Amino acid sequence: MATLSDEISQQLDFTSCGEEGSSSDNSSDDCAFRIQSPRIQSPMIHSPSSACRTPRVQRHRSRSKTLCSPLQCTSPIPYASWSKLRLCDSPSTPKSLLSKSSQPCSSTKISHPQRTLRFASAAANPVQAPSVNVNPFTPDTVRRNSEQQWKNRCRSDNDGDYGRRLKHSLISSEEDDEAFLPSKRRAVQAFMLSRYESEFLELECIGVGEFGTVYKCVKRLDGCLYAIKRSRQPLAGSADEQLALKEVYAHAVLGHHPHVVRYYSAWAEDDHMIIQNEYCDGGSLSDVIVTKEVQGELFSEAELRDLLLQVSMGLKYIHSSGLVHLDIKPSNIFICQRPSTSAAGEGESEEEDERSASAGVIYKIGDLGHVTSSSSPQVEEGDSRFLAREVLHEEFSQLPKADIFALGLTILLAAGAAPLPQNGNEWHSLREGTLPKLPKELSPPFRGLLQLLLDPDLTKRPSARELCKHTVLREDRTGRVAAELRRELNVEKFRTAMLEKELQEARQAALSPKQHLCPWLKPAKMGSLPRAGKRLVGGRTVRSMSFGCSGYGV
Ligand SMILES: Nc1ncnc2c1ncn2[C@@H]1O[C@H](COP(=O)(O)OP(=O)(O)OP(=O)(O)O)[C@@H](O)[C@H]1O
Ligand SMILES: [Mg+2]
Repeated sequence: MATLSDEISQQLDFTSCGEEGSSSDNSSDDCAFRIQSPRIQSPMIHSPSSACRTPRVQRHRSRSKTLCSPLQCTSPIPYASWSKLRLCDSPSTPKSLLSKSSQPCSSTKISHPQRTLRFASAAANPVQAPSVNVNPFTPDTVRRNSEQQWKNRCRSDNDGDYGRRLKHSLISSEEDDEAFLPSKRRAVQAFMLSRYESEFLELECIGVGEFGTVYKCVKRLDGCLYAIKRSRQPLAGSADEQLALKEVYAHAVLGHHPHVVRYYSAWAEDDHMIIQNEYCDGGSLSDVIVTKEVQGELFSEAELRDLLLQVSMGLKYIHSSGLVHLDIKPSNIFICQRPSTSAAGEGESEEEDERSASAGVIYKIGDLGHVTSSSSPQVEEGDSRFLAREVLHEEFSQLPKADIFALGLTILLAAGAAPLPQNGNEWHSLREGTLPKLPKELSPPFRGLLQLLLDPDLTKRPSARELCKHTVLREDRTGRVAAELRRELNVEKFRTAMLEKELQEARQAALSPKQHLCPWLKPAKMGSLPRAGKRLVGGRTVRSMSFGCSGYGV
């Protein structure tokens, strides 16, 4: 039986075209990196019919209109062009070299002398994707979900050519059931696939946005889930190019925070931007709002306060980094159902970490496509439903307050407000400080706080930092901490009572042998006699006790 590596070497024709260090001849076709574009073979990626869980067709904004600061209209982005980004593909690994293979042969040149791989016959020997490793540290539930999804997909793909091929390449029939077992961990193989296909196994499409389509994928190497966002339009020269770059730059600058969706990598492929982000298993806040509406449920006020506090923490981090988000809305707030390990140790303070870890749900700000610098802003008009009036009037001196305004509207939507207007009288009335009708009254302090977030006078809107400390939001937490402390106190009281009882029993047991000499002492209960080796106060075992009747001076 041919081994996997035999199969690979049959498919690839390695042609040396220059030793390392020797000069390259880029004009030679023999030196070109030849491959049939894997995208052509992958209907899963390109097919317009690919079923997505949350297709969203409504468009509420124009991506093309750019509002420039009166102060600065030049791009702050050093490589604000797609072609340049391609050259600066990061990280520069053999994988990024592979991703370039997806370009048409004629336009692809190798700029460095290197051994060239030539794909012998793509049609006759279809490209096989490498297997998926199983991460032994992945929680079982995550693993089982992925496993089930993968098996389902294999079944549904079964009729298609791609499905058959991929199924064979990833999980051969006899291995089908064991493919995810840790004992079957597989080595990584460098195939002539796009970086996306060689590094990730696509599980499902989880969202379609204005800018791109998002897929839930498992990374073949580490076996973990990621959300991979792929721009919808070819980017070169398009308005989306700037957005894609902005998102990548913002993520890279922001680093890690428990309340900001974590970024892992980004690269260019087939003239599309691909961004690898943390996968949030609870979907977006927008999805949850819709689900609750359908089920006739509402967020409780405590949950709304928690939501506001958590997003404020994320915003505080973004704002303190000198950036503004400018697209805060429910579909850009993501949910992790479990306390993620990434949350631990990354907060700005122990207090925040402690809070994140104790919460059942973690809210994270994502979709950084509109992020800009607060000091020299380049403002892309965001979703008009969430747009603060001052931004419309190109007043950019306090842009963080525009995020606060959008956050206020986001919380009101979560509280059950009707869908927001895109324009018209209602739009203006919201910007004049009139709160929309809510299905359930909020407490006056919380309602008052939301009113402040929407204040037409932006100086009256609290900053994210102030929100994080606000008593209305912190009192829930204080209440929880007090309840927790009360519970601990009760446990300690109970323990002390038990220990006192044991001590009492031990004393009586020590006295009991001499009881016949001291008839006036109360007889010890039989059941309470300490057994040999029974632990007493201080963790010591029962020893011979020297006090007896004589000890009392008898
Ligand atoms: N990290 C993630 N984890 C889980 N789901 C995600 C993630 N990122 C995106 N999604 C899903 O994909 C959808 C679109 O994602 P995103 O907002 O990043 O794209 P977009 O094209 O910028 O959308 P829009 O223009 O509508 O804001 C989200 O609403 C959500 O359902
Ligand atoms: Mg979005």
